[in-house]
Amino acid sequence: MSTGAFSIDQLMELAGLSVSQAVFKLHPPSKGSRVLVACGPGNNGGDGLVAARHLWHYGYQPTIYYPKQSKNELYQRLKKQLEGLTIPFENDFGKAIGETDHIVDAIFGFSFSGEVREPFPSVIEALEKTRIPVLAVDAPSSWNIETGPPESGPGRQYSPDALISLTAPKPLLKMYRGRHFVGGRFLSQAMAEKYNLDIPPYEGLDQVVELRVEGRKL
Ligand SMILES: NC(=O)C1=CN([C@@H]2O[C@H](COP(=O)(O)OP(=O)(O)OC[C@H]3O[C@@H](n4cnc5c(N)ncnc54)[C@H](OP(=O)(O)O)[C@@H]3O)[C@@H](O)[C@H]2O)[C@@H](O)CC1
Repeated sequence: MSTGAFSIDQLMELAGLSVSQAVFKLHPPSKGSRVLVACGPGNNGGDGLVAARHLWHYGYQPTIYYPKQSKNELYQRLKKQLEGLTIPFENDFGKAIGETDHIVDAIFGFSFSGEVREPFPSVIEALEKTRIPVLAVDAPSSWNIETGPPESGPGRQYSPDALISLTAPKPLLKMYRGRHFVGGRFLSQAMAEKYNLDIPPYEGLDQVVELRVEGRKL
């Protein structure tokens, strides 16, 4: 979907802000402030980098796992901002997951396809097994954006506790059973009409809204 007049860095900033607000609604810092943000090589990972910065300003202690770093200038700038805040980068996912209260899965979004390639299979398996609450950004990583969880391999039993759909929900939502937020407050009425999207009822200054359908949270 075209996102109109926004540049990718503007969209990523809005996406990351929305992700950080969803974390706040799920898990305020008083319930444990350590957040592990797992970032992939594309724009989904970029959303995670932005979210980590906002989380730090909201009073969290983020740690970044970012094993396949983009050389793109936008990501380098995001990384530099995090380093400026002395936010740690951890290369050992197994260690990092043992030292956190909450996880943000910003590994893969709508451009993921095929079977999970290195270095991510063990990361997806760890997300599958962990009891620490996970919020997935735009899609549970390893899920096909249209059809949902893979039939075999890493991710077949992965079901994060919460999902935030950016701009609008993706088809995989039909297969998802957890708490569901939408972060798309930047979407204009004209854009919503063009793509036949419903704008959900955002409250106050919120960038995100939790959606419930037929008595259950979708
Ligand atoms: N446009 C919008 O409206 C907005 C988009 N936004 C965000 O962007 C996200 C989409 O970003 P995206 O297109 O960069 O792709 P993304 O899902 O991050 O993954 C691409 C990377 O994954 C890799 N990869 C793929 N398959 C793999 C595999 N099997 N195993 C291993 N690696 C695999 C692939 O690697 P490569 O094939 O290059 O080796 C590539 O580097 C979207 O979901 C949302 O979060 C928001 O920021 C703002 C609004």
